[in-house]
Amino acid sequence: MRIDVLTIFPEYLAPMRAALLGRAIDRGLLSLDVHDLRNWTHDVHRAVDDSPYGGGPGMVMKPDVWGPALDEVCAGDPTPRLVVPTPAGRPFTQELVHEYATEQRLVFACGRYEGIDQRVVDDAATRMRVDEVSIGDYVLVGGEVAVLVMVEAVARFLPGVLGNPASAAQDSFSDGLLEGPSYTRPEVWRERPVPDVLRSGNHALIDRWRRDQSLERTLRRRPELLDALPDSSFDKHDRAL
Ligand SMILES: N#Cc1c(-c2ccc3cc[nH]c3c2)n[nH]c1N
Repeated sequence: MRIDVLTIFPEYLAPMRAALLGRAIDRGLLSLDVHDLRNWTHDVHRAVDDSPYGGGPGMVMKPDVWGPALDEVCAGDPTPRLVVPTPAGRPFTQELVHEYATEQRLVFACGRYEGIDQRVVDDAATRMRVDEVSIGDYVLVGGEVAVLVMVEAVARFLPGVLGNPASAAQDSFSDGLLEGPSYTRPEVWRERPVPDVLRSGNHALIDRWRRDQSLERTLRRRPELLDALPDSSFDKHDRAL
């Protein structure tokens, strides 16, 4: 997978070259290019923003800077999928993670200020798939942090990135539910023992207990996730909970 990121703060994306993601890049499992949007500015001040038509607070990012930048970065085969983080976007969910993980090329456009002139997205959509996506119902200062979140979530599903691919398969949301609690040594910590069933060696019981913990946690914290699952997701034991 080839990933390109356009931003006025390239240094914000430095964490992508550390740890697991950095190792994946070093191993050639994915490529990452971060581009400074100001390279496509035209004036001595390297302006990327201007006042909003219709008035209002803040500034809007200029289409005559973003347009040429996306033209150049999105050129080549295959045409990339363009992802534009915005608080007004569709939710970034595990389902979208799985979709993105199958793409050969992703380009992320990091907005700042009050966002990017809408014509940039509308114009790009005539040539490629464009997603305006939100990582949650709160407002950040720019798109860079959202890109860090999205790239990490997607990279976990690329072959060879995770040491143990089973980890991703047992994630929260992998079966539509929240993952249950995890435990490790010591067996007792501050007078809190590890649940006996986890030390029983009975893997059928352990699997059942873990499923129950996951269902109970999901019911308590995110009941709407249960409503979204088909009836076929639940066995008779689940229903007895
Ligand atoms: N994704 C996402 C976002 C943002 C976001 C994204 C881009 C810009 C550009 C200026 N401000 C931004 C906020 N806020 N909250 C989210 N869930």
